[in-house]
Amino acid sequence: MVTVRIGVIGTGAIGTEHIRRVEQRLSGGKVVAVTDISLDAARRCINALQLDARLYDSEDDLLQDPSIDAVIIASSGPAHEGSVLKAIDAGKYVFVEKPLATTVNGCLRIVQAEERTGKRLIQVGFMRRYDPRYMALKSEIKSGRYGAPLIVRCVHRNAHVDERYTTEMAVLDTLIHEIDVIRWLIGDEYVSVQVLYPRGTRYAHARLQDPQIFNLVTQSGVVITAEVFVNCQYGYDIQCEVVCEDGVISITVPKLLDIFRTGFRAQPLMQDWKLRFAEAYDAELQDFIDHVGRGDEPAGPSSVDGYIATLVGEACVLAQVSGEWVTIPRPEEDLIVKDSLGYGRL
Ligand SMILES: NC(=O)c1ccc[n+]([C@@H]2O[C@H](COP(=O)([O-])OP(=O)(O)OC[C@H]3O[C@@H](n4cnc5c(N)ncnc54)[C@H](O)[C@@H]3O)[C@@H](O)[C@H]2O)c1
Ligand SMILES: O[C@H]1[C@H](O)[C@@H](O)[C@H](O)[C@@H](O)[C@H]1O
Repeated sequence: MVTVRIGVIGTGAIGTEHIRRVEQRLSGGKVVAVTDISLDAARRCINALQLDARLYDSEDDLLQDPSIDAVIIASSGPAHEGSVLKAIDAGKYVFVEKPLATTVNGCLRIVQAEERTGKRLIQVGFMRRYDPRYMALKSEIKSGRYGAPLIVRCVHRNAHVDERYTTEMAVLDTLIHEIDVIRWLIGDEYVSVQVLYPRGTRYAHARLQDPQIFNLVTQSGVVITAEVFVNCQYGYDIQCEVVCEDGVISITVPKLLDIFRTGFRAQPLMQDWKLRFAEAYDAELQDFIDHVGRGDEPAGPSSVDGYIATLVGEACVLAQVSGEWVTIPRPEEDLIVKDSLGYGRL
């Protein structure tokens, strides 16, 4: 096992978190270089973490560094496609945050470029697949004890978002986690989607309709209702309830503490994704580093998983605009076969 030398493109919120975990918590990896379109952001990150890493002026320079084995791409979604394609060209392994790319065609260009190299290079940051609670939920469903899943109810709430966050981002930035994790949980593909807009919260910015309800139907007829509410004010709240023929299995808000005080019983809530999914982020990156360090291909969520999530996401955006039920195109057959899920297996 060799130490995996990692370059990081994008040193904002999660880029910095990922660097911290590689440097301070995980084993087998070392961040040797960073870059960001804002060099100030990159310098801030180097200083904050006291990194012993080179600062490159551009991703092109970073990707030409022959000492780098793998890159973590944690820039904003629309920048992912260009960086992933260049990284593939440079022969680097790639861990890319979600979404793989913000268009279906962009995802297909990535899938095809990876395919031309003859091996898997890419892992997409769908970290919920590594979350102990989602893993336990999947293994319960798989056990068969509860019969077939019939309905899935999801809640995805953020405390607040800034003015850059638009109605459309509720899909590719936020709902995309549910899109990926539910097809992974129940081993089914989506066929149609409808979006409902409840009364909007007064906390939403001008370009954002908030909250939103997404109703998705799968091939076998499972109905998924997902609430996305990104200005809920009170904290980070991720829930998932799977209603099956012989029982109900659910993930609710994890308990941090029970506080008893002057007539109250209270439980503090996590405020964002950093804490709620800390174990999952650690596990997904460790898995990536372990595979690359052994000379194996990454085994986590693949570029095809990323393509399917964006394919479904684009249909969700159409449904946002049209207000109608929208048919979700079936992913290309030969790609489904290569999907890391092992399509049809549960
Ligand atoms: N898996 C998760 O739970 C999770 C959590 C947070 C963010 N994310 C994803 O990670 C990505 C980054 O999100 P964030 O919250 O850290 O955003 P952020 O705005 O805090 O950071 C993004 C950084 O990327 C830089 N950047 C933008 N375009 C770039 C380019 N072309 N080249 C290099 N750097 C560029 C910005 O200057 C900024 O420093 C997004 O895709 C987001 O969806 C995933
Ligand atoms: O990028 C973040 C991240 O993916 C979080 O997990 C999600 O809850 C937020 O809505 C999104 O903006």
